[in-house]
Amino acid sequence: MSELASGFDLHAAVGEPVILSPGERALVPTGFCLSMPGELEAQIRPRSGTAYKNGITALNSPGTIDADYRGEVKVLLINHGSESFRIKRGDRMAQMVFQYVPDIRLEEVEDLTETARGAGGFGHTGRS
Ligand SMILES: O=c1ccn([C@H]2C[C@H](O)[C@@H](COP(=O)(O)OP(=O)(O)OP(=O)(O)O)O2)c(=O)[nH]1
Ligand SMILES: [Mg+2]
Repeated sequence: MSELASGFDLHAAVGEPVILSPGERALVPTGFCLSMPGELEAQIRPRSGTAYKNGITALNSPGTIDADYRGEVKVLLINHGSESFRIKRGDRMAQMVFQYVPDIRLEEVEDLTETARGAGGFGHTGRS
């Protein structure tokens, strides 16, 4: 809704309102399909306002819209809040952000380059 927003708001294209009970999920249609250049993807992300106020988020966040997908874009919402949430036609329920995807070709190798971190992870740094 603002000039420099990175996300395009996604509106629910539902006939009847969708009621999400606490813990429930639903695949909500947006009413559009799209095509884009092959070096792009689109990500479906939650809106922080509805996440904060109502506990509504995208279960598979960030959802991935592949550049070769031609079906309807849908949003997989889940209610992590404690009250039922109602989504009616036209409600903004998530946002879509476009990203460049590098052209990566994976190769199988015998050895990896060495680093100071090595295989350390999952809270490995900062320990004395
Ligand atoms: O939030 C989402 C996620 C995905 N999709 C559509 C577009 C995407 O290109 C396709 C496949 O999504 P994904 O790769 O996440 O699902 P999958 O379970 O791996 O299915 P597939 O085997 O079809 O790739 O479904 C949506 O409309 N909304
Ligand atoms: Mg897939």
